[in-house]
Amino acid sequence: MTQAPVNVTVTGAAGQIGYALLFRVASGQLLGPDTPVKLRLLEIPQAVKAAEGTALELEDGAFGLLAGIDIFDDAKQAFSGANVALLVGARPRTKGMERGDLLEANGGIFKPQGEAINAGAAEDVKVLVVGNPANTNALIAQSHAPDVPAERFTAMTRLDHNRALAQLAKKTGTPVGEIRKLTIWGNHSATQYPDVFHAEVAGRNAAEVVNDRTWLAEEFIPTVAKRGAAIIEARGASSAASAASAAIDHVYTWVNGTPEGDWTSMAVPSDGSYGVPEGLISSFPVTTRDGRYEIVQGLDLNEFSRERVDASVGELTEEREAVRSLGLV
Ligand SMILES: NC(=O)c1ccc[n+]([C@@H]2O[C@H](COP(=O)([O-])OP(=O)(O)OC[C@H]3O[C@@H](n4cnc5c(N)ncnc54)[C@H](O)[C@@H]3O)[C@@H](O)[C@H]2O)c1
Ligand SMILES: O=C(O)C[C@H](O)C(=O)O
Repeated sequence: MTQAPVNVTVTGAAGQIGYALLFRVASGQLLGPDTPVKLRLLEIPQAVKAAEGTALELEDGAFGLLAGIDIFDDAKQAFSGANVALLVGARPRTKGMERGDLLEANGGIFKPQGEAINAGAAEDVKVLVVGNPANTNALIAQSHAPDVPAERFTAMTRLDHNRALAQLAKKTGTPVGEIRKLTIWGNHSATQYPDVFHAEVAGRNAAEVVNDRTWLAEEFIPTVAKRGAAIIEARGASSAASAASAAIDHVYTWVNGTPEGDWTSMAVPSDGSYGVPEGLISSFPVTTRDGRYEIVQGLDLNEFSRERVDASVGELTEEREAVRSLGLV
């Protein structure tokens, strides 16, 4: 080990994503092969025993980078000293639940977690919210952490980004590694907009390579945007390993940087770029370097794109109004 361990707090540690995620964090894939990690797991009291079982398995992995595991059912303790906070645990939508009920139930989770991050996380804390509705849950947590710079609160659209990469690779017969500058705009929901107009496939403009607006509008966009629902339909449970993989990608890229000539997608607090109202946690194209990200500036949005970005941002605005009216932000 070459440096002091980094504290990684993971909520919902006993859930499906937690199970796929923790082993990859312990093996060094979240932060890199030279960075030891200490895991701080947060669960609800009823699930602490299951988290303890996962901890036994993590121990059995004999990971050279894993410097310790602590398990909590108290947010203040779990986030104390956190350098990286992965907020995975959330209240799923159940039968008969309206969107407002879901937002309210999640407010009960993300408000105290935001307060706990504010109270005790490390100065350099980086927060990724995975639990749905991820963008608005991130907004709730962020608004209860006034002492933490707002830009440290992000939500995950990397899974959507990866899904879009895979679909475009399949359509164009190109390896994923040859595709650059793809963007997910807006909300991690069915309104999200996967944008290929600035993307490159083996150095050529992706929209020109595809040259098929009908495919874009009627196949590509809905396939990416509704992939989460397709997986729930097929597996009987929401995506877990691919979501964990995307969470690893999100933090790894944030910490270690985007490759030259490429960018990624992250949902981050808007600074007003591209007409997205300030403060909304919306997905943008971003570059990262030295642990910081910047929204890519100056992209021209054609009418096709503008309409779709506006629709998804409109949904985020409505979600913000809903949580405002519930007193959650
Ligand atoms: N952003 C994305 O791309 C994306 C992708 C897939 C899933 N998700 C979302 O991620 C979340 C987790 O998915 P999962 O499949 O792991 O769910 P899961 O139900 O298997 O696990 C969730 C875990 O969170 C725990 N939990 C609930 N409230 C908690 C709290 N207050 N503190 C700590 N832990 C708490 C539960 O006990 C459970 O163990 C869901 O909201 C899901 O919709 C997001
Ligand atoms: O859990 C869900 O509702 C779907 C999930 O966000 C996904 O994109 O796979």
